[in-house]
Amino acid sequence: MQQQFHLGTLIQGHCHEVDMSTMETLDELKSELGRTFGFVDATSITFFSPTIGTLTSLEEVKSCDGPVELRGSQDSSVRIPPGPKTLPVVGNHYELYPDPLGNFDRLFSRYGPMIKTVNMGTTTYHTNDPEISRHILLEGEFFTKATSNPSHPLYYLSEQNALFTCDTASPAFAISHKFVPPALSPRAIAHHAPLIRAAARDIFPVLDELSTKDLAFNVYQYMFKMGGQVIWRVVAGQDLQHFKAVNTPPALPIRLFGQYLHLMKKVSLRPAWYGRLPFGDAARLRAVRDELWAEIARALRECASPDGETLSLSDPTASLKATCIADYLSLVRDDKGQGLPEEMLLANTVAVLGAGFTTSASLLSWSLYALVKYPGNQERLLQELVDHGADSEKDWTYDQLHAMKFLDSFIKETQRLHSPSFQTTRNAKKDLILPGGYFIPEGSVVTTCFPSLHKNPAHWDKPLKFDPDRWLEQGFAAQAARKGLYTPFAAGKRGCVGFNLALAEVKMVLAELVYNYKFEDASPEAVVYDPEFLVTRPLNFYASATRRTEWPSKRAE
Ligand code: HEM
Repeated sequence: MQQQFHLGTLIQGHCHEVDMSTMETLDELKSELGRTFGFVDATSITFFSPTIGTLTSLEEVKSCDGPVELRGSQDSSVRIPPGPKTLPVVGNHYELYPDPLGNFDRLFSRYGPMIKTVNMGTTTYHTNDPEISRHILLEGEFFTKATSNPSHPLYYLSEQNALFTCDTASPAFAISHKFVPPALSPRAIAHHAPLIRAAARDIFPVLDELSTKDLAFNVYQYMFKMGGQVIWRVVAGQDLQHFKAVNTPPALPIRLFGQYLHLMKKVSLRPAWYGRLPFGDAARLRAVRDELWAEIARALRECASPDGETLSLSDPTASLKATCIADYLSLVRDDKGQGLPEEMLLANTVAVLGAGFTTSASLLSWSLYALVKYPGNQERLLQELVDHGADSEKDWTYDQLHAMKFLDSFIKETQRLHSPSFQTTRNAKKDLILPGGYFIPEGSVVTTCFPSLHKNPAHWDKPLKFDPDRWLEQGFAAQAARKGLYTPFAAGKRGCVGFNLALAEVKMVLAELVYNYKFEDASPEAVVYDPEFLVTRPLNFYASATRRTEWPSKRAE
């Protein structure tokens, strides 16, 4: 007894017959059809007949005369996600730029939680829906990360030897993923906390000078140097001396990283032919890449101790014997005596450095922004620091930093409302159907738009209000992560491996800065962000810092 199923009139060519005599329950039928048609969540399938309407039982489906339509929602047929009309050549470029953050919010509110855009010939599907996002970020049968696909936004960074830039299918992924995360474990980062603290304090003389001269500073420029200072100490064990003077420029490798990420984003936002030009931005991108690699190779030679005693991957305390992360990565061996091959050691060091400082610099900048723009938060944070024993001698440890609940909630809320990570993209491994009945063709690039997800009005109470207290509620953070509603570090197998360092860094820097200085907004105009950078960073946010001479009293416990 055969029954014919199809995806409705909007998606042609997807039609299959199923032998219904073997089906005993509706769930069994849904699983079978889910596999055949590519529904990522087979339980969401509903059955529809044009003559009868919605079919709700196995008997109704079996006894239906004509072909049965499969839907991903009660109300509508499976469809390609909607989106704005395209113009010749530029597509939707002017619907998206120069304010992609605002425009994505606008497009989601107009077209729904899954939309399709075409930018300069590149088609991308985007979502702000937590359930859809959870499926996208889940590496497996339906989605993967493939930077080698020319439509992937990281295509111009694609390097198949390292995390972040490689395809999950690349042989380097498994090897890198075996060695790199242990280098960034909580234990390893706790061990490196003194390096983070030292880097955080390096900025004090510069802030003192600015304060004495009554000068404001461009926050991102200084946090860019701070991010570089921290990452270089922790990963390469060296002091880049970014704060020797008020106007010390960032060191060469940090400048190269900045240029590399800026050029890659610029090239990726233009038509494909632009990236193949033998001159201009595309050529500069390749030249900067080579210079950057050479700089990191030099730093690796200086910091790693190739003749040092090898470290065992299975020893959880091994990272405590390393002077820095690159030292650990060069010395660590698995139980077969294998370590990271040389080219992967270099490429992963580049990846960890690159992924680790522009993101953190941006989060630090937005944290200072939240401190000065949202009244009361700076005072609350200072009080918490004092209550936890802050004084001018205090050497914060990893555990002490994480014990401060308001600091933690404040950073979570900053990442919610001002997420540095913007568009994390995955590739569809086959034709598939997402919850809500959205059809995604094989090979498509699909993006979770974190800033819109984190403010989705269907899921957040007062989404535009900066409210750290929402995170103080017991279980709230875990629930938001489980639902896929809050993923500033992405999630799944390709999620961020450096979040322990990122959070320790931001907490340490804020604890040091807020205890010692009072910050005030000095932006001459409304703050705007950079739409042509890999992460969302403020461009014209200025602040002033004044040395504190008085502190609140410690509150009774
Ligand atoms: C606030 C700071 C940070 C944010 C918001 C952030 C966010 C992210 C996101 C969203 C991803 C997924 C990217 C994708 O799927 O395309 C990612 C991946 C990654 N992050 Fe971070 N990150 C931060 C800090 C760091 C730090 C400090 C490090 C290292 C020291 C780091 C190392 C990495 C690496 C190596 C990957 C690639 C993992 C893989 O390929 O499987 N990140 N990060």
